[in-house]
Amino acid sequence: MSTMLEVRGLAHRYGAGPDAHVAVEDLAFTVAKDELACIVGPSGCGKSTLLRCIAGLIKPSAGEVSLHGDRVVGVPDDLAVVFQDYSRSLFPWLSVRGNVEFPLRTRVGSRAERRARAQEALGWVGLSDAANKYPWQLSGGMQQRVSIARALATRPALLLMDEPFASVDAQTRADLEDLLLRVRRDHGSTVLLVTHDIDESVYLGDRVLVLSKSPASIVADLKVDLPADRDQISTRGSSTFVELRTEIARLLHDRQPAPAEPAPAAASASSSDELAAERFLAAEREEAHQKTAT
Ligand SMILES: Nc1ncnc2c1ncn2[C@@H]1O[C@H](COP(=O)(O)OP(=O)(O)OP(=O)(O)O)[C@@H](O)[C@H]1O
Repeated sequence: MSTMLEVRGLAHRYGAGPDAHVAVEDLAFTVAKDELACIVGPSGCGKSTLLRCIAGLIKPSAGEVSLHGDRVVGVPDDLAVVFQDYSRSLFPWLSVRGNVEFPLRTRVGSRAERRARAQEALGWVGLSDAANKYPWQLSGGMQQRVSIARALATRPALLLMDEPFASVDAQTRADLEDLLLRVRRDHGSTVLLVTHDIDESVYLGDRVLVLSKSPASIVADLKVDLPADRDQISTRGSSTFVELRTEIARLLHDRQPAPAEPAPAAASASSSDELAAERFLAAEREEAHQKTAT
């Protein structure tokens, strides 16, 4: 498989001098064409900074990013980003169709072609009938589907997704995850998705890159050995899924500050590890839940 994205020696520091903050440190990885790679890491570790560097939105302090072999120096034309906050990324004064056509203005000369591409992408996300509505007439999940259609309509070489499903309720989140898997299976796309949610990273990914706490570096690059066809019940219940999410939780937990309380004396080494991993998962879910609630 050919390499779509290559990140080499990437580092980014905000500010200078003694107040400088190193957000990302010496990151290197590749994403192959048609691969879906997930990045998971603790809150504030530098995930969004990494995505902004890849998207050409900020210039890294060191290292470089290449997309299909071309060095990224500004925002590439064939790269699309889906952000968590759909309500701020859609234009409320444009219809759903208008929003999806918007980025095509500079890419596709023919108006008829723009319309056809927008209608096609809306079909992929199940919103063909909502083309004439306005974003504020749609639910949060539907608005995020519009954002995804808008990104896909540009036929990006790379789709970056920054916590794309973190602002919707659990059922909508599961539906959007399945939508992403289906769109990708049917139409092929290369995706790099950042999430806080360990389970989501395993459910969606072909690979999971685990980041350390700030400054972000890669502590593991794990292949997800699950069938391409996944479903919310049986995939999440499979032993491969459970083992991998536990391993990731343990990797993340091992890089947290030492707990204030010692583990119960009666617990064996491995069961206290698992308890710690479970507690970490529960804390992550609680944090994600609070983010959704606010
Ligand atoms: N513009 C900025 N100026 C200074 N520091 C920044 C800036 N943006 C981010 N940071 C700092 O860099 C670190 C990494 O931030 P970043 O948003 O990349 O992390 P994150 O992993 O995406 O966070 P979260 O999981 O909470 O979304 C944080 O400590 C943050 O405070």
